[in-house]
Amino acid sequence: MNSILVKKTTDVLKGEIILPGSKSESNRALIMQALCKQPFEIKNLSVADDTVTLEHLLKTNIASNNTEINVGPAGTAMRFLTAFLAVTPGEWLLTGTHRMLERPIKLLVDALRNLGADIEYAGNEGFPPLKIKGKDLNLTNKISIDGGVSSQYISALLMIAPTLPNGLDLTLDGVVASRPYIEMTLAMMAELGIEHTWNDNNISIKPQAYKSNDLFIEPDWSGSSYWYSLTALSKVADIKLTGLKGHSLQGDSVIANIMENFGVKTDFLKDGIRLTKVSDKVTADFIDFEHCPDIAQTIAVICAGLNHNCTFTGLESLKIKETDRVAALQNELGKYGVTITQEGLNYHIDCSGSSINKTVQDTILINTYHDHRMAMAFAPLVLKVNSMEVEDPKVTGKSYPHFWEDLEKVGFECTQSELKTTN
Ligand SMILES: O=C(O)C1=C[C@@H](OP(=O)(O)O)[C@@H](O)[C@H](O)C1
Ligand SMILES: C=C(OP(=O)(O)O)C(=O)O
Repeated sequence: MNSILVKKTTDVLKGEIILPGSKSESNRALIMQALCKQPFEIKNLSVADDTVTLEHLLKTNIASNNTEINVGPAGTAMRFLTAFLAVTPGEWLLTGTHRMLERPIKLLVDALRNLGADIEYAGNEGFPPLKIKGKDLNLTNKISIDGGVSSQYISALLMIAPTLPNGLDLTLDGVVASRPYIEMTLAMMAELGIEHTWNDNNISIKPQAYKSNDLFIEPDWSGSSYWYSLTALSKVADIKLTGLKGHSLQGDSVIANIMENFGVKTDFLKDGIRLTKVSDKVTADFIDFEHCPDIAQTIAVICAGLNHNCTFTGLESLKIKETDRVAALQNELGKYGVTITQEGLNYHIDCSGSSINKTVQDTILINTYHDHRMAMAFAPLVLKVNSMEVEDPKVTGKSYPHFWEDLEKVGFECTQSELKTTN
């Protein structure tokens, strides 16, 4: 196993960073491109592994009728392709990494079966791999789905909705988690001419053809969170992130507001944003991540780095992502004496026993659990502990392949080697 030793060389961070395109926007664009009868261009498509995989699967494997479709660790690819293949003639086996086979998919399979899909479980009931026979879905157009588990199931259904013989009349039961991702799906469909209505908990889409229109993918706001963290944990920082805009389809753009409470100012420029460190004072005591789950790890580590006790909520979906992210955070922050304790739906981050900022630290190994966000959320903490060894640096490729090179650009030393430290 490889690791990367990260060392701080300066307390002053200055630089200009070009983030990859959003993998969420990219993976939607690719599915919609495959559903559209006329060609169009996707500009600034993400270089994320999950996007490269999905593009390859759509344009090579599926186009040439290879039956085994392996999405690797890409959750959006697994969920979006389940719906896409259910309406694509052919017999498919849809599978992924070991972890993917532990990530639930029953709610989406049930919804598609209710529409008339032919999907069987090839392994454990409720989980991939899936055997899918693509066909016309014409049993009904009226279904419901629990909105509280993963918005990816809902986005998957919405994207195929205009191609169904009778469209889709979808009721979202209960709370709707990760709502901005559903809005992103509908907004991108609208860019391709698809109309919808969304009243209370009902989304309705009539049968219609996707119209060709070139799509531009915005840089990744989730990836920006690591730069917000570096800014918050530095003594002095002035970082430009090229291409990001205030009005974004990405819900994780809320990071700009959240980080005002951690002393980071965002200036919206013509061609990007500029982050500066303006204060050492932290004013956030309670943060809800229900609609922005992917930035929870980043902000948990920021709290640890700033020795700030805080309560998080809205973390339910973290347990079924690349790893159980709550458990992973508890383990890794625990190495620095920071605890996370659960009380109902709230999670208290307690830094009272923290060793960060208090003692000269030995290099600690951060385990990453096949989760890109564990690696990237912890790396900025090196500003407070001087050096850190991060397991499996390539893991960042899932959304941000050039993350370590970008860190080097602003003055960190990153050295890859065989894993050295043991905790
Ligand atoms: O639709 C998307 O692109 C995503 C939706 C979210 O998942 P959930 O809806 O499962 O929370 C998010 O965590 C994931 O990284 C990307
Ligand atoms: C949860 C994530 O991705 P996915 O669900 O698509 O694997 C993520 O990128 O944080």
